Amino acid sequence: MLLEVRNLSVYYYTLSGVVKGAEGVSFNVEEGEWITFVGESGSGKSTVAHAVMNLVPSPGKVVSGEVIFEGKDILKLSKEELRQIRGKEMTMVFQDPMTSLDPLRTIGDQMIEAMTVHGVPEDEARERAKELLQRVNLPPDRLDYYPHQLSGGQRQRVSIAIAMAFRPKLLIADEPTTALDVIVQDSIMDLLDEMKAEGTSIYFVTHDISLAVERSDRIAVMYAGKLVELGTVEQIVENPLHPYTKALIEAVPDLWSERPVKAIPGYPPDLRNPPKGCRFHPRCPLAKAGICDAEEPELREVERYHFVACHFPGGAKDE
Ligand SMILES: Nc1ncnc2c1ncn2[C@@H]1O[C@H](COP(=O)(O)OP(=O)(O)OP(=O)(O)O)[C@@H](O)[C@H]1O
Repeated sequence: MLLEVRNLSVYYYTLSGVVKGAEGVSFNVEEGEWITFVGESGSGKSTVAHAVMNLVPSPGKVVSGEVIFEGKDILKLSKEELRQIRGKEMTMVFQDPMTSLDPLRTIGDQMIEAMTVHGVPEDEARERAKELLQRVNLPPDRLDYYPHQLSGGQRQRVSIAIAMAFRPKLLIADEPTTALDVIVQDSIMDLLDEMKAEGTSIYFVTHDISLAVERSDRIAVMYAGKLVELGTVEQIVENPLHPYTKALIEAVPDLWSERPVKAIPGYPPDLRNPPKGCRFHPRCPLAKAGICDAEEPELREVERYHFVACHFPGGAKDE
């Protein structure tokens, strides 16, 4: 096992109250797998991804839990130890590469620095930067460009090229294709697939479950700061057990069938004051008074590799 996240909770201490961005989240990432986190905006996907890198932004704080990466708790490492791991063993690409690229420095300078900080001599880093650009289908002369001279898709290729520099064990990609058109989106996904083929585990974050289905091995579904279902793609798509997962799947338009698209009624809760019991109960068609609004369901394994946090998994209400 490459990564083990145990009982992770992250709160944001804002002026208007404590936002429980993630609570009691546990999962593993295996070597060489592609795991995708899905859920509506605000469900805590980015919060967990940032915590795995020990990069939760202020006013956020990890209030409990462990993030064991190759046997070490990332949350307990010193800055220096983290520096050794980040960018080399585990790395992250973001929705907007402008947030990670420096607008005032050339692509080449930034790519080379990403390698020299880990001890690669400058000449070698320059050669490798050219090769890496070619790998992501960009001409080597782009080394002399500034980020604003590239399109959004090209910038994302550059951040993936930087991520590829050391064949990391884990790549966290937080909505890396959301701002891009479908064709460019696909080419970025292909690059992540190539990294996977070379042994990198892909930790992908998206609000679009249809993107998750094609390439992932497993899907993790988040709702209101909680992990509510986790399983293989087949289990999640063929046999979703959480009513929220079902709703997410039914909300995807299907070009080839007459099936109506069903929007999920209601809104995600305010995470300063999440609902008691199951957080989904106010929106759940199966919610049972006295149970779902009272007791919080634990995430439990209902069949091999398939975990769900629901009192009535699969809709067993009428029994
Ligand atoms: N810097 C912050 N300050 C205060 N609250 C935050 C901050 N970042 C996230 N949150 C809150 O934490 C909760 C989880 O947000 P998070 O961004 O992790 O969700 P998400 O599923 O990644 O959504 P999105 O796809 O919109 O990024 C939300 O209620 C959000 O408002």
